[in-house]
Amino acid sequence: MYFFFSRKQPKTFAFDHCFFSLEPTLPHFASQKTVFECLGRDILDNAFDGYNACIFAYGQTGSGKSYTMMGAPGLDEGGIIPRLCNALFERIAVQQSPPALTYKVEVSYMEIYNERVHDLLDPETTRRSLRVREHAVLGPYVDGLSQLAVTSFQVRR
Ligand SMILES: Nc1ncnc2c1ncn2[C@@H]1O[C@H](COP(=O)(O)OP(=O)(O)OP(=O)(O)O)[C@@H](O)[C@H]1O
Repeated sequence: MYFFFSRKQPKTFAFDHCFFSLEPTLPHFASQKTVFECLGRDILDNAFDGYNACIFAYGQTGSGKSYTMMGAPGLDEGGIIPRLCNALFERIAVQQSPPALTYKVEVSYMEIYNERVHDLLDPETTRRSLRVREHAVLGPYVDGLSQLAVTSFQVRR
């Protein structure tokens, strides 16, 4: 993809995927499922292969970061996070039957807003912010962030 800026050299950008999701009736419309199949599946495969995985959503306000990651209520409107959690536990169930491996899944959920860190899984601490510290071996971490063991994915409102 090329962009031309006045009196400057053309800039070239490379994309692995470019999604269009403005008009569902058009043939190249990318649904939440399509986006998950293109981005989420690989993340899961890499995680099961033992790699750390990260999805970084970046864009201007209102551009659809939350919609892409969490989605909206309604059939097939779920975003990458609920689909990834579902796929994770489905895959664990398959691999544990018969039980040859055991898996331990833990979850943390935090928000960084205006340079303040909040634990979204601990309602008591959502009003105060947590400190980011540096561990000599493990590197940066959020002091006091909840890390909860989970055995299934269920959306709770
Ligand atoms: N692909 C999409 N299909 C349908 N609705 C969408 C889509 N992307 C975004 N929206 C809607 O557009 C609005 C803004 O999207 P969203 O809140 O995800 O943006 P954001 O990038 O997270 O914004 P902010 O940075 O302000 O938090 C929401 O109402 C969302 O439901």
